[in-house]
Amino acid sequence: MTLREPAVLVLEDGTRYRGRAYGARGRTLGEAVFATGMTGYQETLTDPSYAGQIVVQTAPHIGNTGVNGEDTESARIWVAGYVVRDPSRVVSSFRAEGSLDEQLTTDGIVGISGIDTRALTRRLRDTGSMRSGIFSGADAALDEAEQLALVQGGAQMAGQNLSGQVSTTETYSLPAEGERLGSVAVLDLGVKTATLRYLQARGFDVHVVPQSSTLEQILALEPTAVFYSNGPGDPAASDHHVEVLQGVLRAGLPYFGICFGNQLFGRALGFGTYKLPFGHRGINQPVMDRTTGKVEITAHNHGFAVDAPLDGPVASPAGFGQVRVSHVGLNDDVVEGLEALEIPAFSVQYHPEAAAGPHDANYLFDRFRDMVVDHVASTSKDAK
Ligand SMILES: NC(=O)CC[C@H](N)C(=O)O
Repeated sequence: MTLREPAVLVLEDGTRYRGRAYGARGRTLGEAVFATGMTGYQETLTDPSYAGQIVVQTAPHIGNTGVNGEDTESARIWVAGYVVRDPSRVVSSFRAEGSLDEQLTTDGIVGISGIDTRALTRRLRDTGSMRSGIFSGADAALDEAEQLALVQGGAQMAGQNLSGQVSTTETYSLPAEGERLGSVAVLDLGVKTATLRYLQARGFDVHVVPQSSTLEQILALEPTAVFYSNGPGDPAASDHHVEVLQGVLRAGLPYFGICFGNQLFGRALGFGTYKLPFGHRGINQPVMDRTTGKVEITAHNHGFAVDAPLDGPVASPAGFGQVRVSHVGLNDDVVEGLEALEIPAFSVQYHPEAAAGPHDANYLFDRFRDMVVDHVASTSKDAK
């Protein structure tokens, strides 16, 4: 095997990690974050929530099963860059349609291999996520000071609104599977396909609407319920989505949100959000469901979190009645779910669609379906 040409990963604090070019050649900038999933690299790469981020895989061997058309969570790879230790030299899976290296190259994703990802992860854990850059091809020859200046000139993740880069621009609809219970308007902030499938499988027609949609546009669809998806960026920079959500809640529509949709629900209820030092990204995170007392192992991908009191219920500062933290991360006591007690609305910070990840939290889609069915039953009784 020919050795790939040199490449370098530069962190904003000036640390440099030398490796080999992987995927497309050139340069890329983004926030360096580590993901701890041992499997599911294809779902990770195609998760729109990773837009603007250079993802470091802690699993040492990446690419073993190649890529296929089934495991993608969106139409393309979204990570800004990709850092791995040891790319697989062969692709070994009956499902493989190509190699990851080729896919990264085709999609123009600049990566780097041969990096001591353990050392890098420990550094990011100590310092927090950092701006970074990968330089390969002609850019590997830029002088060190120039590379560092480019990295330090890159955008901070805090304060960024990235929804417009990943959202659909046109509304589209998908049919319910099985008995039809109603329709859900999904605000596409970077939605994953697994989420849409779970909503369809619970009996809902799904109308996926652009992130720029107004309250009037959403209400015009006459949805039975509203859903806000996961997505990239800082929830503090999403005032428009928060105002629309407050309108949805005031209109009395049932609401469910995942990840970014949890952070925006938190803001709509009147809480703040903050940036975690290095975030949660992986498929092995323990979370307590305070409704049942059960602990579930869950998939996470978030760098921000909601700042709400764990010992609730408390009055929603924005006037939506009593609310409480429904789920808590057991590694660090971070808010992992919110529930309104007087209106039909809840959300989770993690990923019940589990793509990739364990299926422990799939029950949340049932909880959503049951909440919508109960709400429809109680409002039609009132109308009689
Ligand atoms: N997966 C997501 O929805 C991520 C939400 C947000 N961008 C964060 O990093 O916390």
